[in-house]
Amino acid sequence: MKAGIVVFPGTNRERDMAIALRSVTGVAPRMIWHRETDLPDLDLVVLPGGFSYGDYLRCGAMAAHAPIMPAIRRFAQAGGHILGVCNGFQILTEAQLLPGALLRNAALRFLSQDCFLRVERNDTPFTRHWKRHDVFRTPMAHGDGNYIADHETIRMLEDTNRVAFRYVAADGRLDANDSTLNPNGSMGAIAGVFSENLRICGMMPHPEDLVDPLMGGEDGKPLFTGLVEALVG
Ligand SMILES: NC(=O)CC[C@H](N)C(=O)O
Repeated sequence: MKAGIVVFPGTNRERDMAIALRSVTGVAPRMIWHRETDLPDLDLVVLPGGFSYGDYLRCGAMAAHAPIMPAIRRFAQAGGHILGVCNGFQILTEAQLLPGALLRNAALRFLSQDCFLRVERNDTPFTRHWKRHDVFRTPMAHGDGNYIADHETIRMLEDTNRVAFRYVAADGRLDANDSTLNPNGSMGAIAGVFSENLRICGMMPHPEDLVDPLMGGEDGKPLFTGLVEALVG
């Protein structure tokens, strides 16, 4: 799988993402600097986590207007696969490649902790190596992960099954009003969403940080092995 990782000034998760991709593909992904205006021939574009442009204005707001973004838009329009994690998810919403927005966490604090995610559907390139409603552990580390959208958009996401992951308890219990389970206060406990064609996925937690027993677990690995199978066969 030919993967490319887009790097903005302030991105800090590109190396974790590269290690995760390399561990499942055997090939080092291409690093793509934000000033580029074209993408190489790729199967997957990844927008990793971090603090692009220092989180000025809003997280992801400036990156959404970076020189590389028109090429990413063209890639999306041509049906390309894009994964945005944490700041990458924020950038995809700011660029309106995914619906909704990420507000400051309800507790008004940066949260760095493990959380549990429930897989909402497994018929997508990103989730095919899980079963529907599987629960997996994954680290999160963000200040602005509180997913919000207008009620019509939330209804559309629910009606069309475009919620990718929700924050739940380790045993799968869902309660969006329980701040221990839904720590950033996201509407519907939404942790990740898909584009209409299911080829763009944005999520706040970091599956790339749990892909090796040496990292404390492999809970995040199915996302990457599933993508390789879907995109390369
Ligand atoms: N780990 C990250 O990507 C953090 C994203 C963003 N800077 C935030 O604090 O919400």
